[in-house]
Amino acid sequence: MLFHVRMDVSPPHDLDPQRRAELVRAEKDRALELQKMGVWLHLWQVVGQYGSISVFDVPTHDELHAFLSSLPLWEFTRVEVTPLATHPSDVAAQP
Ligand SMILES: O=C(O)CC1=CCC(=O)O1
Repeated sequence: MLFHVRMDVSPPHDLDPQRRAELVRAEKDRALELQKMGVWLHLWQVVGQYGSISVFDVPTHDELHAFLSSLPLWEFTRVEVTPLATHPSDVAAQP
């Protein structure tokens, strides 16, 4: 199943800068791992914001939650998930 995922990250302003750098590095490592696994299909920066828009391909809602909550910045991230279905006018879906 495909999911559109909007993530907005808001680390606390008083977070230790070294801890923040570690979390950002770990977030990148985990994101690369999930992309190499074929779970995280697209990852886009939202211009001018500390946020991203992604497309995940995951079999179940529970697995998507497990992947998202495995991200090191999870506790500082607001997530909005939209399940995607094939649009009948998508040229790729035409017979
Ligand atoms: O930059 C972000 O929005 C958070 C993030 C997602 C993957 C990553 O490496 O950082």
